[in-house]
Amino acid sequence: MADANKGYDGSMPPGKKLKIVFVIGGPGSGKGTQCSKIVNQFGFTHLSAGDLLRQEAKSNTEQGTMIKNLMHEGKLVSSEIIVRLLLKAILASGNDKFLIDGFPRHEENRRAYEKIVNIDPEFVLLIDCSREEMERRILHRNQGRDDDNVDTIRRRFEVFQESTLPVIQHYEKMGKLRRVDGNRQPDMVFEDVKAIFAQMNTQGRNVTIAQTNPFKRWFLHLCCGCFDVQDGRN
Ligand SMILES: Nc1ncnc2c1ncn2[C@@H]1O[C@H](COP(=O)(O)OP(=O)(O)OP(=O)(O)O)[C@@H](O)[C@H]1O
Ligand SMILES: Nc1ccn([C@H]2C[C@H](O)[C@@H](COP(=O)(O)O)O2)c(=O)n1
Ligand SMILES: [Mg+2]
Repeated sequence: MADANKGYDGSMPPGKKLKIVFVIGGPGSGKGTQCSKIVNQFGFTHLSAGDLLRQEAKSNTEQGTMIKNLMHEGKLVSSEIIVRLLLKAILASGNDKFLIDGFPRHEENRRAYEKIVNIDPEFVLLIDCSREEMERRILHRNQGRDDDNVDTIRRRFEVFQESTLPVIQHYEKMGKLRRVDGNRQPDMVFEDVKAIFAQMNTQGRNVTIAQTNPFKRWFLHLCCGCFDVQDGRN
C-alpha cells in the first residue's frame, strides 16, 4: 500500500489495531477507580472525559471558561469539544488499547464519536450503583472537585438518568453492554470486571490514516494537524 499515514504525525504505525472500551456509570459509581485497576492489569490507557475537560478548563481561554462554568453547573459540554479532546489524546498515545471513562454521556456524544472517530467499542462497561451509595462516595471523595457539592451532584444525577439511559439501551440492543454491580467493595467489583476483560476478543480494528470523509479530514486537520483516521474493519 502507498503511504497510508501520509500527513499524520507518525505516532501511530500503519495498520495498528485499536481497541476501545467505554466505561460508563453514574457520578461516583467508581469508574475512575475500576479504570486504574484495569490499566494495571490489562495495559490500557485511561482517558477520562471529565479529566480532559477539567484540564482544558484550566486553560485561560474562552473555551476553558465556558467548560468550567458548564461543569460547575453539572451540565454537559458540547460533543464536538469532548470528541476532539479524546481523539487528540488517542492519537498522541503510543498505546492501542483505550478505556474511555465517562463517555458517551448522551446520544449526541455517541453520534459525534461515530461520525468523527468511528471505531466501534469492543464493549461498554456499565458500573451500576445505587444513588445513595454514589452520593455518599462523592461527598467523601475530598479531591477538591468543584462539582462535588450537593447542588451540582443532584444535577449530575438528573443528567445521568435523563441522558445516559438511552445510550445504555442502545448498546444493550447491540449486545455490547457489560453490566457489573458497583455497590460492593472495589476489589469485589474488579473480580467481575476482570472476568469481562479476560474474555475480550484478541482481534481489534485495523486503523489506518488515509484520506476519506472530507468532514473528518477538515476536523482532524484543525484539531490534530493530521489528515484522517480510517477504520479498516477486518
Ligand atoms: N466500590 C467502591 N466502594 C467504596 N468506595 C468506592 C468504590 N469505588 C470507588 N470508591 C470511592 O468513591 C469515590 C468515587 O469514585 P470514582 O472517582 O472512581 O468514581 P467515578 O465514577 O469516576 O466518579 P465521577 O463520575 O464523579 O468521576 C472515590 O473516593 C473512590 O475512592
Ligand atoms: N462526555 C462528557 C463527560 C463529562 N462531561 C462533564 C460534565 C461532568 O459533570 C463533568 C465531570 O465528568 P466526570 O469526571 O464525572 O466523568 O465533565 C461532559 O460534559 N461530557
Ligand atoms: Mg471519574
